[in-house]
Amino acid sequence: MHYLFAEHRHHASDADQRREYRHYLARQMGPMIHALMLMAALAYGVGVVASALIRSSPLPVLLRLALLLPLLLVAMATRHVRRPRTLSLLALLCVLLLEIGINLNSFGHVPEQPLVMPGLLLPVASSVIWLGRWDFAAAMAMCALGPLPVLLLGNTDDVQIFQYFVYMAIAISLSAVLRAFMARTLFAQFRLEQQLREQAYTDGLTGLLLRNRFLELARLALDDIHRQQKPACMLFLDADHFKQLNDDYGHAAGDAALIALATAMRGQMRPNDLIGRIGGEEFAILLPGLDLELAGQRAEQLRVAVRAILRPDGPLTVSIGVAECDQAGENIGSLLARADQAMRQAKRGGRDRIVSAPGC
Ligand SMILES: Nc1nc2c(ncn2[C@@H]2O[C@H](COP(=O)(O)OP(=O)(O)OP(=O)(O)O)[C@@H](O)[C@H]2O)c(=O)[nH]1
Repeated sequence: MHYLFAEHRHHASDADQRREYRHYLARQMGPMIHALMLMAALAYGVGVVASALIRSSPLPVLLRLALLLPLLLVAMATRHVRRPRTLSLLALLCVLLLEIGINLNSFGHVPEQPLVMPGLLLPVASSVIWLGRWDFAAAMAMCALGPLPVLLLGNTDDVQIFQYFVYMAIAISLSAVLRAFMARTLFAQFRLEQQLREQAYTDGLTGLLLRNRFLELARLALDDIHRQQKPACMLFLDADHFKQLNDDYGHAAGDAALIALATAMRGQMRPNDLIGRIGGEEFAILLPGLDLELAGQRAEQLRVAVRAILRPDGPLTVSIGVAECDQAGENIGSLLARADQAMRQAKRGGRDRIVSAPGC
């Protein structure tokens, strides 16, 4: 089933929500991660040149600058990536390269000089780019442990190592705070956008999909159905004598009947079925995988279930038209129109009944 189709189920699982959030983060953060990687490459180049000007190193400048190439390649590869895991792995690779650079540039350090560790900047500078906890933890571990080769194997005394760990602990704590606040803000934004989208897509009275959204999702679902060469049917359903209910008992009674009708439709349908409110008291249901005969049976079950809803003046009844999608790739507009015509025939036939549309 198409992802978008599953996305708007009311019972989307927590795992679906988390996956959707990670993709949302990747879309939002992708450009920033790319920009920060370019900045990191630039900063590395400037750092190497600056250190070459102020102190000598046993390693030639060109060798140290060579690391710029993989840094730039990683930054370029990130440009169009929007898959969360790939983005995280590329960002981790960038941190790894920078840590290698820190070791290369601190190599041959003289103990009397204070050890300036640009790696202390890394946890804070990268704090907001980590999409999950695992990549944040891996990045911080890399930042903390990355300079260990030069600290343990180079000319560094115990005081400098102690200083390094104190500063690194401060930097990582700062990074954790920044990341936590950023994550909270982004999650609130994600939920808000989700709510706004849901409001724009669903009918406030019945909670069903609004016409345009129903048609959009039904179109995608039909594409899948055609590809898989499976049958599908459309039900077009219209409440009978609804004007009379409103006129005699008021709009509140009409609204209550529509809510009960929507509840009955939801109760009768499978998770894969798509239900939309097409207009006032008209509804459409797409039944993927069902042929005309099975869809007719489902429509009959629904008709009987709706009859159990009592209006002040008697049972609520519906007229239903059923149309089966032809195998030649019929579009959603034509399928809906044929189901609508069948529904009108059911009205003309006396209402509270089901009529199947002839094949097109
Ligand atoms: N209460 C309420 N009424 C609605 C809503 N939307 C549409 N209606 C009413 O539904 C009624 C539809 O009336 P008609 O199209 O004449 O159809 P009908 O009376 O059901 O007659 P048949 O369809 O021929 O059986 C109108 O009175 C609309 O005002 C709604 O959201 N709430």
